Amino acid sequence: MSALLEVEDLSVEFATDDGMVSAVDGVTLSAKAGEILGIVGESGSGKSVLISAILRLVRPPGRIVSGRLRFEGNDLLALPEAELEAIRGARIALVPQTPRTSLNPLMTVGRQVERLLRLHRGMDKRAAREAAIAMLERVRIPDPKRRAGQYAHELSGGMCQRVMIAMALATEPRLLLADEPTTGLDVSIGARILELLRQLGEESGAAIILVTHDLGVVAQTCHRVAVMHAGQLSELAGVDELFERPLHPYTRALVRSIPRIDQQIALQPIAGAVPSLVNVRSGCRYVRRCPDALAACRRQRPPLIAAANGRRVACHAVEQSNVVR
Ligand SMILES: Nc1ncnc2c1ncn2[C@@H]1O[C@H](COP(=O)(O)OP(=O)(O)OP(=O)(O)O)[C@@H](O)[C@H]1O
Repeated sequence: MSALLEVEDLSVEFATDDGMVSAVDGVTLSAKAGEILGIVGESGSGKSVLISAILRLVRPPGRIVSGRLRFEGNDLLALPEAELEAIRGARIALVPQTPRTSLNPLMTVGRQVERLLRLHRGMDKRAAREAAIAMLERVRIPDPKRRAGQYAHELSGGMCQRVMIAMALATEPRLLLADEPTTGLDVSIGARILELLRQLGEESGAAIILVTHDLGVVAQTCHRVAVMHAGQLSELAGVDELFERPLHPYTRALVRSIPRIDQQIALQPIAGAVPSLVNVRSGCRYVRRCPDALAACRRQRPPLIAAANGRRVACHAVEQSNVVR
């Protein structure tokens, strides 16, 4: 499978009164058609900033300082804004964290889906109306005809998120970015939304990037996973490999911190706090929390080493131990 999106050595900084915040630092990853790539990490690890950067929506005081973004052969960082605008919301769609506030409160949800269908698929009013109802049905909204005539405030959070997914799919995107799409939803409703995303991804063949701080969500939903820590990519692997044999010390700590029904092991919290990202120096940003830290980790940023099955890991200790060979 060739990559639909390639992110290469991407860095984003924010100029603040306290100094330069390095929110994303040299991240390299790719997303392939038909797969769900999870991006996981603690709060503040740069997941949302990375998503904004992929959409080239980082606003001042933030700035993409370096790197490359290729989507369907286009260099997203070089495209004129008008061309990018045509890609955003069409070839690349976003399912946001806060569906209710992302919907227009003054327009019925059906009309909002209809508008996108008319705009992006050139449908006339009547065809768009019918297609909008079909889209609502596709995202498993019961009684879609009636729901289409309702406003966001008349729908539950889970229903609003289904409408947002319908709107994202209305443009037939090749890449769907879902930033913590189950935030604020009841656990079982959240699980149904993730299942829906998975099914729709399979049906449409689009690539999905799913941002979450929850490894349980990753285990249930994703094919591959990128682990981020303090703005840097720690590890990227197939989901089964990552859980069975986490290589990076941070991934190991994350995996140990998730509850397992089948094992009576006490949960182990991850030691230390996410480091400050202001005026950071070179080196690995996990060094102060890492049980395996070497002298080199303080001085030199670990390179992203390639292991079998397209796996990548950025860790001096792993590199020296030769376990990836
Ligand atoms: N506008 C801004 N100005 C300054 N710093 C910012 C700005 N936006 C984000 N940051 C910084 O960038 C870093 C990464 O933030 P980001 O929101 O991407 O984290 P996250 O992993 O998505 O966290 P969460 O899971 O809490 O959403 C944080 O340290 C944050 O303080």
